[in-house]
Amino acid sequence: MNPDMNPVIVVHGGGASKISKDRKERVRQGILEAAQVGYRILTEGGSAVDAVEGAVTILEDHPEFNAGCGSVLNANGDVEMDASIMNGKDLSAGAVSAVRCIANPIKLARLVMEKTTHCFLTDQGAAKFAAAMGVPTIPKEQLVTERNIKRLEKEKHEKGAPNSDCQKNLGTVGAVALDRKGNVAYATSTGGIVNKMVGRVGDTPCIGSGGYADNDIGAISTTGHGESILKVNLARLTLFQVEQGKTLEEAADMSLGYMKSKLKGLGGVILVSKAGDWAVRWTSASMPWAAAKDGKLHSGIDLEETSVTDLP
Ligand SMILES: NC(=O)C[C@H](N)C(=O)O
Repeated sequence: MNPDMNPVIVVHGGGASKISKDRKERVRQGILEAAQVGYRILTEGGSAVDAVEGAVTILEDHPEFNAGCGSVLNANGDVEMDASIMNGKDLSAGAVSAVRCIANPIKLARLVMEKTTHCFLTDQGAAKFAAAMGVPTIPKEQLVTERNIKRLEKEKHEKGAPNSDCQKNLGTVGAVALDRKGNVAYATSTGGIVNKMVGRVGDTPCIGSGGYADNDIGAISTTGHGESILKVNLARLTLFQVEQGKTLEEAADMSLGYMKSKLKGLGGVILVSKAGDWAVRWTSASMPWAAAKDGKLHSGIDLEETSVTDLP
């Protein structure tokens, strides 16, 4: 245990196509708030798990992101959400899939991690567990935004079938963190892809695809075309490259490049190493992200822009 680690948090708001100018400001505000909330948890002595859960909760509650309120709609016009979380200290992990009518799937995933002997609950079983844990249900309408009703209509009109292009399926959210004690964690949460089949589960709740955390290596959260991410186990594949001695950037470029060349799958990753280095990489057109370390807040949306400001 190293009591002197400088805490780090990195958050993402999903691999995406180019984001319109007016949405950009709302997205930027959400991503910066999430990073700052997560960083505050860390600087006040909170754990990496607390920080990633806190940051992802902010993004689930923000209607611009495809997670919690703001989730994309499935082919029936319903919200079915996936989420997972992992503690790099002991590899404990929790995940939920196809959950409905709760505000914060990431909190339910954490309860699975901490209150059950399992690591993954789905659909009705997850709902039953949520009720047993006192997680309140909310009306479906609270998760559905006007924008997502229009997106589903457009998608059905254009294709008539679920679309697998991650450029359109923006907005999944995730966070990775390193706390003062040297523990790493990740959290990822999503509504999935628009017009998906009922019961479709993506990469986000699958440990090793939607993310991974191991104190001996680091932590990663992924976004992008879920079926491609699942097929290459993007999160674990990337951390494996880090274990082999690659830098975070090299590892990310290698695994994202592999996914693109094998499957034409696009996506993005955020990483923190056990030493406190961090990286953000993506092959989609854009990926909103922010990172906080040493009192500085770094952020960006498109490849060509990165800004750095002092944290308050
Ligand atoms: N935008 C995303 O990251 C979507 C998510 N990976 C999924 O396929 O469910």
